[in-house]
Amino acid sequence: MLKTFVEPFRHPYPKLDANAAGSAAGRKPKAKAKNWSGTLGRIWQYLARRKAKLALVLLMVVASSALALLGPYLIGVAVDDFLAGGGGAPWVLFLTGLGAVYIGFSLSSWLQNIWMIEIAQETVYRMRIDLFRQLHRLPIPFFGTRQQGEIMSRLTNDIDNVSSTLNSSAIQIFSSVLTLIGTLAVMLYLSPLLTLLTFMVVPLMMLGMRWITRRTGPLYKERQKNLGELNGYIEETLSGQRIIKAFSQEERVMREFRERNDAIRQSGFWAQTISGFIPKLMNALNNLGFALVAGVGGILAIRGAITVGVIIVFVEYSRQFTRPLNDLANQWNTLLSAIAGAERVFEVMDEEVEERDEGAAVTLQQVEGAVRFSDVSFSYEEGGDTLEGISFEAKPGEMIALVGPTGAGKTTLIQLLSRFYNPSKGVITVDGRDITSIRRESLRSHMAFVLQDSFLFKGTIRENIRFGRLDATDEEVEEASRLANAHSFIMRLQDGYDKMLDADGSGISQGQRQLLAIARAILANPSILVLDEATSSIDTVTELKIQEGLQRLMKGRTSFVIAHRLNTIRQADKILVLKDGRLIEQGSHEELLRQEGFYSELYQGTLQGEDE
Ligand SMILES: Nc1ncnc2c1ncn2[C@@H]1O[C@H](COP(=O)(O)OP(=O)(O)OP(=O)(O)O)[C@@H](O)[C@H]1O
Repeated sequence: MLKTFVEPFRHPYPKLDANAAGSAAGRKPKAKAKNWSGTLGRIWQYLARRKAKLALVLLMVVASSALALLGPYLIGVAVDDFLAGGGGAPWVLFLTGLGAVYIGFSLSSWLQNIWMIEIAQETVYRMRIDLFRQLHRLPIPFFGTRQQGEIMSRLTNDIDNVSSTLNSSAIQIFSSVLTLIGTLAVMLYLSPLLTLLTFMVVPLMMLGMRWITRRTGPLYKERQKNLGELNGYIEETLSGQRIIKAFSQEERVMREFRERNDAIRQSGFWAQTISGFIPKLMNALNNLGFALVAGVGGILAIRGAITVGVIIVFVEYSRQFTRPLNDLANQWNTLLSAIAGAERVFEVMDEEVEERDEGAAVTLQQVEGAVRFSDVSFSYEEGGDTLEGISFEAKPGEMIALVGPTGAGKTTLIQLLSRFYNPSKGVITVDGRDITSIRRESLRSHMAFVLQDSFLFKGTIRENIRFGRLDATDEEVEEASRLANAHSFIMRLQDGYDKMLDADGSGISQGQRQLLAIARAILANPSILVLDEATSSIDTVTELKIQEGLQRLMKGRTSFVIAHRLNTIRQADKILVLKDGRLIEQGSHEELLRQEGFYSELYQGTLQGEDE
């Protein structure tokens, strides 16, 4: 019996090695943006799209930083004026001015905030689009080596991290730097000696910060990585629910989940605990600077070297000076975490996409289905040979059965035909044309796959069948379903063609899913068909329907069947017998039996007696 799911080309193959030698894309991961300046530079490229708005934000940051400096300065002037016996500006005017300064400060802070949120949201919106597009341009092997959840985590968690940092931290960091520079300038102008005292604590602050961030940086990075892996694990266990339950593996799954969750807890705990020292350290050093300014300032004032107003301004500035330092220290953590996130996003963006079709590559309008392998060799890894010197020919409309022990190279041969990989040696032609000179999309549009693992998405039955050819009319969908023997079961369903299916196809039986998959492939109308015959059984009536549907599907198309059933194999125009990556025998069933070679052994040993 046959367990087969029909798949138009789009379905990915199972796990493959991303770095396979001689792969279709010849992929070698590009040098990754490991350094911060590189990562920040790339974030900047996104931000730079909104230069005008960004300039406005910067203007507001400058305004708010200047106004923040002006407030204390005005107070100092007023105090000195008061101590000197007045005579300066009237109090009402002073208070109005001070009020205007603080209102202006709030307004500019508010504006910079909302504009920056707008820029940040647009930046991550574009990043998400770029990452999503990149994911769909990556070659199949990329997905074989990564968990889906882990990839998704880059699209969600990591990008969210960048977003929240841009929303708040970026602006804060910039304004802190500006405030620092401004404060320093005014302080130097007022009293170089007191400025020096205030700054005595800075090297200590820097050293402390450096010590801490050197430890927290890798921890934040690890947390992001752990989070991604946990997502991957969750996705894997949710999609494998049936298997987990069937093998009573809930305990083990839970245990592994706990371990992974614990890894996140550990890295998060240490990252945050160590970062937590930053404000405390800043505070302590802050107070030290404060005491120095107050003490020495007091002595200077008594000696008449400076005015009381200058001390008041200085005390206020020294607080204002350390606040941005504190802010910088706090925002540093968020920044680290965002950089870790951005690095993971850019890492995927740097993955080499499926090799471009050559400039002269052609689009085939029609394909007869003549396939030829001429001395084709291929290896997933450097050194070995997964396939070696494969040569055969399939005439249009012929059915070719691929036979051989597990690991012989049957699936690999099909992958070369569909150009997931390029051979390391030899040529594959379709209708006499080297497939590397045909545009991939065009080549694949003339192929459909009948895999054991069907791809059904959340949508109606009609939509799922139409996936084979998106512009098919309702009538064409029904016609394909009739030919596939799927129509009658669909009509018996309550909503017929409008029945909603879940992504995993639950809600209909396995046999019915196969019939749907056959209908989908009939609709795709390919010239070359690949069927991967599975081994599990389905009830005899459905099995007959599937067989009949498949016969109609294969008619007039060149079909490659990875066959396990004698019935299928005997029908084949040509049987290719693979062993250890070599094509050791080829011919019809009778011819191969007459050769009394490996096939004949296989026939006597395992095939005979099946399906009869
Ligand atoms: N992505 C990969 N990276 C490295 N080696 C691989 C990869 N995929 C397959 N192989 C190896 O290549 C060889 C051929 O595998 P292939 O899947 O083509 O065999 P098969 O004949 O289709 O086997 P089966 O009947 O079990 O499906 C095997 O030794 C397998 O381990």
